Amino acid sequence: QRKQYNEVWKYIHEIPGPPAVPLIGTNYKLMPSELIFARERERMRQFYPIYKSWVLIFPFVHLAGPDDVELILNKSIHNTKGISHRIMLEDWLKTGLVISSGPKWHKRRKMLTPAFHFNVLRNFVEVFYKESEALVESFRKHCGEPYIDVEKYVNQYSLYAFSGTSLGMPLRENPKSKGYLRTLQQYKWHLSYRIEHPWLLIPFIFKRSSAYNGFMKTIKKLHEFSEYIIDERTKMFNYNEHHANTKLPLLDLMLHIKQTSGDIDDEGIKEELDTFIGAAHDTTAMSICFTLMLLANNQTIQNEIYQEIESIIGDSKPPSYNDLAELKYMERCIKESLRLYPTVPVMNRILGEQVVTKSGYTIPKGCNVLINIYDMHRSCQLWENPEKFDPDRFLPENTVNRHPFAYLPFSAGGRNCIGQKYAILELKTALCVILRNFILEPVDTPQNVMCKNQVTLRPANGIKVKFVPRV
Ligand code: HEM
Repeated sequence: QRKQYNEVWKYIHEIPGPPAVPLIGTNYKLMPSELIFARERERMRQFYPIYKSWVLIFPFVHLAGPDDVELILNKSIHNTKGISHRIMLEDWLKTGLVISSGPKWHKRRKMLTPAFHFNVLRNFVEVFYKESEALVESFRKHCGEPYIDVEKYVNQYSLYAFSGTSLGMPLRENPKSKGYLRTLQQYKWHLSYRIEHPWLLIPFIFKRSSAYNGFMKTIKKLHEFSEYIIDERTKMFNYNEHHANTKLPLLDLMLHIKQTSGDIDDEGIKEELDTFIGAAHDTTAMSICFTLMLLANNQTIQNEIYQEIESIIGDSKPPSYNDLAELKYMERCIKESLRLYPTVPVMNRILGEQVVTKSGYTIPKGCNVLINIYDMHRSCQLWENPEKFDPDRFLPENTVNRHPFAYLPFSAGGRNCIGQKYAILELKTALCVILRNFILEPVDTPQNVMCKNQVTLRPANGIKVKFVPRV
């Protein structure tokens, strides 16, 4: 046993990494989230494709090489989510699909996948369109100003789009929804606070800290909102009407399953509802914000998307599902935006068995591995001129020789993003309606926008874009 223990530590010590202070680890300087983010990027540049860091006495192995990432994501034995994501999210999301593992995860994944079938998604375009029009109206009110900080408006769009589609509940006019958006902001603030004070990532210490009560109050408010949504939808939901229909959106599908097979109960529905709001809301919102900033800074590309929208859909007709599928150039721009700004920048797994990396290091079983998608997407070993926004990277002829695990905005393997088609559809609808109404001009630039990792990638100080109405 002792021999085995020594071997594990020998392997860990062989992996390169920044110097660590005993018992404190490698994150010994207190700094704001955006500087922590920049420091992590610098470390991966220095040690690419693998390094280790320490949070207190716990080692984390960071990977950004596609060969090594493939070893992990392609094997279901490594499907268990890592400690840092669990610590940060479990109070809110419990063991919903993002956190769960083993048979529970497998059963729920199979159960909920039909809610993202294309026959369900195609009915969502109308809601995305209506919400995009409302978003454009908010921008129109402020377009006389030197710039609009887009985050707040796009966050609203994303929540209302999700509630109108997957929850069957239009929330735009609901007085509770603004409060919920504020609570989501508070939750993100708490995440940043814990990241900036890494000892608070240890539950034993966090529970005794002054931040804990405020955090738990926030969690309580988040849970109260999802209970409210479930109660309201249950009142509206007609079981007989939906009985024969298997193509139901998320919440209706769960209510239907509860009523028929009983394979999910009230607690299960609640944790999945929180999980899907958590997974869908910020990711798509931030992707839209970053894309608007990139397009504002690349007028030729912006104009080319606009020409494509004009020629396929025209300048006023609501887009159909098939129209959106034809916006191929826009799709390449979205892909490129997700390369530069993958809104899930880092994934965390616990190894189910020992892994020997391509570069010859051994990562022991049980170790926490961080898959640094952001760094992989910007690695100059993998991408030519990686900082450049160039949608042509995704032309079919330019992708044939790419490593299949070099581009992973939605992850890969059995635990990939269940909502990726949903996300692309939502993004395309919003871009289509925004670009038909405005020319975007740069205020913030990729050079001055600092990012932070709050489980999702976010700008540290908002994203400012100038909106000029098209005439
Ligand atoms: C641009 C938007 C999005 C991006 C970049 C994104 C990215 C990802 C990534 C990278 C993962 C894997 C995370 C991990 O393994 O740690 C993931 C998982 C997941 N995503 Fe997304 N996502 C997006 C939008 C959505 C949407 C719209 C939904 C739902 C409507 C959604 C629901 C989920 C769920 C439930 C999981 C967990 C899946 C599982 O473990 O089986 N995501 N997403």
